[in-house]
Amino acid sequence: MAAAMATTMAVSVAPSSVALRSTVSSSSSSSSSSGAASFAPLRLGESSSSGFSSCALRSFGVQELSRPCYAYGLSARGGAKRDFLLTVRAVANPVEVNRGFEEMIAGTTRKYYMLGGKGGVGKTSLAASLAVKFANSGHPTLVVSTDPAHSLSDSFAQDLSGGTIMPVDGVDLPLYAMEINPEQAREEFRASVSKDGGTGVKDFMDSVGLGGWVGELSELKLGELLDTPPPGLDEAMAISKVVQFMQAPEYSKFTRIIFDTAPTGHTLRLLSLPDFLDASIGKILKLKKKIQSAASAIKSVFGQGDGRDKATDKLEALKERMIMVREIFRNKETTEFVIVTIPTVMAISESSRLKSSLEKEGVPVKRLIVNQVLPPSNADCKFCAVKRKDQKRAMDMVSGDVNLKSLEVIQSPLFDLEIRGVPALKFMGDLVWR
Ligand SMILES: Nc1ncnc2c1ncn2[C@@H]1O[C@H](COP(=O)(O)OP(=O)(O)OP(=O)(O)O)[C@@H](O)[C@H]1O
Repeated sequence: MAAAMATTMAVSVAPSSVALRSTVSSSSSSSSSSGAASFAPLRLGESSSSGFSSCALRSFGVQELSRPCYAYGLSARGGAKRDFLLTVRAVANPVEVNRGFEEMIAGTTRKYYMLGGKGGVGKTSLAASLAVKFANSGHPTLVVSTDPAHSLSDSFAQDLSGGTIMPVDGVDLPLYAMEINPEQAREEFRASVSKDGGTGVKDFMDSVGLGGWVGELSELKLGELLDTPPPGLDEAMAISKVVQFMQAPEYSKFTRIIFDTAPTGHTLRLLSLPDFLDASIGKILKLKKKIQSAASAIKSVFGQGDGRDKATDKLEALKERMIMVREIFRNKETTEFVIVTIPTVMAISESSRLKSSLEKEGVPVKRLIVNQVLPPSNADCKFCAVKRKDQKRAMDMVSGDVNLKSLEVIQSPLFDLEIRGVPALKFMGDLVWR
């Protein structure tokens, strides 16, 4: 579309619900993500360029009820003008006050946050909102998606699909994002191994009359591993690629790194993958060493060159990286896995299983985000009343669940519009991460 739509929001807070009402207005040649956002308080009733209301924040217990209600107007650099309308019908009861964000921002040592959970529960929105919040707190932040079905671009309302680290447009924040294509990561590795290693070993083994062995024992096994990878290998490689990037001095500035991971099943398999790979690669390496020692015996007779091949080195390097990823996952000082769920019995049950698996793997978990919670109300429609009861039943499960009850439970409200773009993510982040 030539003319980009500027999405604006109006906040309406009714006794029965807390709702963000969106209006879409004004067009300009700039995309909604092209301008830099700056927030300025506006008195209620004033017309502003765009924004979110601190009244809504207040309704979630962020601000004291005695303070006046402000709307925050957004002015965008780059020519985008956004009109917005703010209406406050009433103020709902505070939901709850969450704690723990101070601890998350403390210190400048690099920390990793992995957000995981069932498909569609809001992992990406919450990962992106956490990234905005960290960046707003002064942390140079990178948010990475390793989910093959990326939605980080949609969440930030900008194209982040380049496979490299990209600055998030429209904000004066130290905020970067990256979508990694896990399949591509595997393909790159596969190509490099077969190019450098496969032929190298084969040529050498051919020259000493053992070419058949190589095909049978070495390349075949490696090919099998890479052609039919165990579930989670792609994502593990993508994560290990990021971890590898992060070792380079130019990336040392990032003090907070957030992973938006693939839905639960994948993430769980990913966690046990380093062990699996360790064993598989170990076997392959053993096999290759056997061949090589047979070859060097022949070499000593025929005086051929060194049998060490680059594929073996690459496998060793992959194994090292996987071990490093596993260590990062398990490091209580630097890493936290945040479980995201929604208030349904099915999602809570799955979160409980996820927590149990993470515990078995030694991955630190402190927080459970329950997303899409209906805010409290005195006057519900029948549907809302039934839904709220249903959600309460699921929430009660959390406090009684042996795996989940020790976690800090953070509720994130259900909004009546999609959370897209930095201002919206900031709004969500200010409600959730505090
Ligand atoms: N609290 C919320 N209120 C309203 N809509 C929400 C909320 N959280 C997330 N959404 C919406 O739900 C949809 C799915 O969210 P999101 O992409 O963040 O989930 P996900 O868990 O990352 O999904 P996937 O597993 O497919 O990667 C999006 O349209 C998002 O805007």
